[in-house]
Amino acid sequence: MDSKSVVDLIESSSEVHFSGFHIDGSEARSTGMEQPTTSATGDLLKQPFVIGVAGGAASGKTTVCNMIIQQLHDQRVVLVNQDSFYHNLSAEELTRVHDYNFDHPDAFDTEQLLRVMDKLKHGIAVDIPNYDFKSYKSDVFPARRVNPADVIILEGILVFHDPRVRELMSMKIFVDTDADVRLARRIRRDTVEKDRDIGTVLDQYTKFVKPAFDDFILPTKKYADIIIPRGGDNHVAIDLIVQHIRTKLGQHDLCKIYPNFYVIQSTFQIRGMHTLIRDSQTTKHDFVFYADRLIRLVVEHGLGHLPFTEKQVITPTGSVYTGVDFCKRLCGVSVIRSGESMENALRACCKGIKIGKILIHREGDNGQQLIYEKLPNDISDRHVLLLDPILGTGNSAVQAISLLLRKGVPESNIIFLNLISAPQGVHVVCKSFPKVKIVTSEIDIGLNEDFRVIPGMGEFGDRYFGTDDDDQQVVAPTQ
Ligand SMILES: Nc1ncnc2c1ncn2[C@@H]1O[C@H](COP(=O)(O)OP(=O)(O)O)[C@@H](O)[C@H]1O
Ligand SMILES: Nc1ccn([C@@H]2O[C@H](COP(=O)(O)O)[C@@H](O)[C@H]2O)c(=O)n1
Ligand SMILES: [Mg+2]
Repeated sequence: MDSKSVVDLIESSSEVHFSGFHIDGSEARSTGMEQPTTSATGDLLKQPFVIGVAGGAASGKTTVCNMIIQQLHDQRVVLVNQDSFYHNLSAEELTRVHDYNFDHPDAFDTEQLLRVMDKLKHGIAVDIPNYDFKSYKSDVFPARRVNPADVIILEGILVFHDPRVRELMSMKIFVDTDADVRLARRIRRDTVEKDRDIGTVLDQYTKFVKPAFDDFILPTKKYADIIIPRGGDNHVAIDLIVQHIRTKLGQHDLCKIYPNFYVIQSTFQIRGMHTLIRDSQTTKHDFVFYADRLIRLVVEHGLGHLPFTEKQVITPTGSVYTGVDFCKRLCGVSVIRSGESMENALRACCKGIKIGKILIHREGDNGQQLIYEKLPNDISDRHVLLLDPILGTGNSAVQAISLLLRKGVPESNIIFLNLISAPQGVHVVCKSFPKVKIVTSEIDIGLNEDFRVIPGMGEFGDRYFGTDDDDQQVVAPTQ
């Protein structure tokens, strides 16, 4: 195959069939063995990104995988090694181990590998054998528990050989290292780590390793989306791959459908804060603390969508710094009552910002009624940050945005900020007002029969302002 540049190859791999995740804060996948996902919807929506990494023995596959995992530190990533699926040798084979071809596709239990990958893809934790290169056995060490993750990296000399295994992969990487470098590394590794003598290593190389590379491994290079020359030394290629994976992970299908819908980049900090505010056992104090942190992030992200003008300043060193000037004609509008929880974060970011209010009365699901509004007179000249922590059915948001439009605010001047969005609400708002921008921190699974967001976080206003029943109860000490 002609060697393509990494950038070309990344472009050509853009058809990856990734349906996106980070769509909700729920732990939709199990952490226990054989426990399927908690909901079929979650299972459909969350497909892990599977990366295959092939290449000759000692080409640097494991090194490249570790570098990718390290750089993707804010994602849940697991590594599955094809080595773990080596067949156990019979007693007869063990006596003549030097005649055994460990580089032939038949040396691997590919059926077991497929079963394991299928479980991981469906959110089921698995125990993977820990292969021992010294004893040639996979039952010497305890198995390794591998939990489902956002990214699964499957690494091994022949992971592109079987079409069924290739089919699982969203991205295929071939680590391409010169044969002499591979041989030199192999000699060092096998003598130091596997206690083998150099003569045995060279015999195995000539008899099995080199022919199998030519016959089985090299022919699979054509399936690769990306070829990395020089393995772990190729930092540029690894950076580009990590960037590509990040883009794919952050892209929920809804973001692809609606270009004005933005989900802030998920990190473990953000997931941790969501875990706390969604936990029904979290105290009011902690709920407010972590909700405030998340709100601040969403507000900062939302402000990033405002227009700006270029501005030059002179620094104390007398140099010119070319920067930007903030957009000044802003207004916050909170949907009473829970939207008021977002006002402090907005005030902290935008000194002296005017804040208007809208009160919408909800009767059942569809009977939405606007019953109060207090907005600045010149609101039509301002960019509006509409505040409501939960986007559920979208009915309140539609009422609020319609009012702003009636007041003369251009649709493209409205940015709707919330903490969690249900897909139903996103569809309703984005279809009705395609120029309104929505910024959220997580997308939830959907709505239940009572039109409440699931998994959600309960009544946000009650939890934030401490008016939920549990916190109201004062228990008198018993005598
Ligand atoms: N870029 C590199 N420079 C020097 N040594 C390397 C490099 N990449 C890998 N190695 C070493 O070569 C050996 C094989 O690398 P590894 O990543 O385990 O390859 P593979 O998984 O393809 O067999 C290891 O001992 C590793 O430390
Ligand atoms: N008992 C074994 C099993 C495998 N090998 C060699 O390992 C190589 C594959 O591992 P990489 O980490 O290099 O991908 C392969 O070339 C096998 O010959 C072995 O020596 N002993
Ligand atoms: Mg390896």
